[in-house]
Amino acid sequence: MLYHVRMDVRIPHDMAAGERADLIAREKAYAQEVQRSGRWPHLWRIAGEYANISIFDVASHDDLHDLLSGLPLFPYLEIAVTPLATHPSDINA
Ligand SMILES: O=C(O)CC1=CCC(=O)O1
Repeated sequence: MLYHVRMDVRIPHDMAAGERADLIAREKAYAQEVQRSGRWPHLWRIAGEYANISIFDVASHDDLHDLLSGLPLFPYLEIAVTPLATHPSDINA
């Protein structure tokens, strides 16, 4: 199942620099591990925003929730999920 996910990052401005750096490093490691598994085939920065657009390819809503809630940044993310279905005019479908 494919999902379009927008994540807006809202790290508190008063977080200590070291804590912030550690959080971002752990986020990167987790994100790259999931990408290598094939479940996160697209990760794009939204130009000009501290936000991303991602495509996830996972087995179920529950799998997506588990993946997203495991993100180290999860407490600081505003997340919008759009489940994707096949379009009848898609020549690749
Ligand atoms: O910076 C972001 O967009 C948040 C994020 C998601 C995966 C990652 O490595 O950073």
